[in-house]
Amino acid sequence: MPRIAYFGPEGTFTEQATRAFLGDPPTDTRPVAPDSELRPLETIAAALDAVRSGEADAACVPVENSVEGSVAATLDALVAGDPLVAIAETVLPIRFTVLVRPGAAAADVRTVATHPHAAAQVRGWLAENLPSAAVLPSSSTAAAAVGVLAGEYDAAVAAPAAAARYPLAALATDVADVRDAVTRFLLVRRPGPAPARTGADRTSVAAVTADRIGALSEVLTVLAGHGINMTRIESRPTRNRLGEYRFFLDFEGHVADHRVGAALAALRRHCAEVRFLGSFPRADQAPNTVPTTTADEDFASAQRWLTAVREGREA
Ligand SMILES: O=C(O)C(=O)Cc1ccccc1
Repeated sequence: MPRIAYFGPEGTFTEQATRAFLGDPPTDTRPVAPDSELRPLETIAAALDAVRSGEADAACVPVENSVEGSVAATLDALVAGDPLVAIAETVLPIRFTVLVRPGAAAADVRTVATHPHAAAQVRGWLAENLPSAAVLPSSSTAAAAVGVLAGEYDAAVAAPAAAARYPLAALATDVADVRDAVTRFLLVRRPGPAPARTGADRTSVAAVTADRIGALSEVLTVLAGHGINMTRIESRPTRNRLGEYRFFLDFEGHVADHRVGAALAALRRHCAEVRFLGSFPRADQAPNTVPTTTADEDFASAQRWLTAVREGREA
């Protein structure tokens, strides 16, 4: 039975995302068998390390949200140990439930705990509805709910899954300052063949640029020159020294696409370090843009011509 680690404890948004990966039969977008064993772990790093050590076959972690941006803990942990690759993504609409102990009212709430990414999405609601409550950070939204049960906090801003999992009462549901907020989650495993290309794929890499003038523009030029549409760029410090950064790049296409393979090979030449973080179907299934001159057949016919030139059969 496949073992799937996720950023827990039980009742996180990440658990909801993990369940979105369950498919019977498994597919590229729902690659996890429904009888898989789901294992909650307290931190993102622990979930990823469980895959590295072989304790789990895959892990689900949040990677970015539309309000607060990247989940730095995920980016850092993805490159902090042995290689891992994403094989699927899912995008979850985010609405919060404010949980209290049964019988408690808004007037009883002096402390509210939640994950920092959640806090950033409900600041307005808290200011209006619980103006005198102190907002405290917790390791996850579900850890905040567990803390309310234990009497550590008076309220938790949590996922609907936490309301179902823990014997707490909902003070408010459907809470969100930004109506259509979404979070994107990845399913990662140890390196292996990428899922089949669908024509609506995303590729993710982490690159440390060379230390020279224009190094980042070389990276962008490589992508543009291969007709590749970038969907995200995010920098994180390498932690080696001040001023050295690792760029997390997402772009359209699959490692099996000729233009993507050629761009990856060029990035490898241009950058001090490149780590492949996976090619997988886009959650929105939006077909990749393939500019004329960069389709597989364009590369193949150019290669046939070059081979003929080298062999003296054409000029
Ligand atoms: O804490 C959780 O429940 C998570 O899964 C992380 C998170 C927090 C806020 C929005 C989306 C995901």
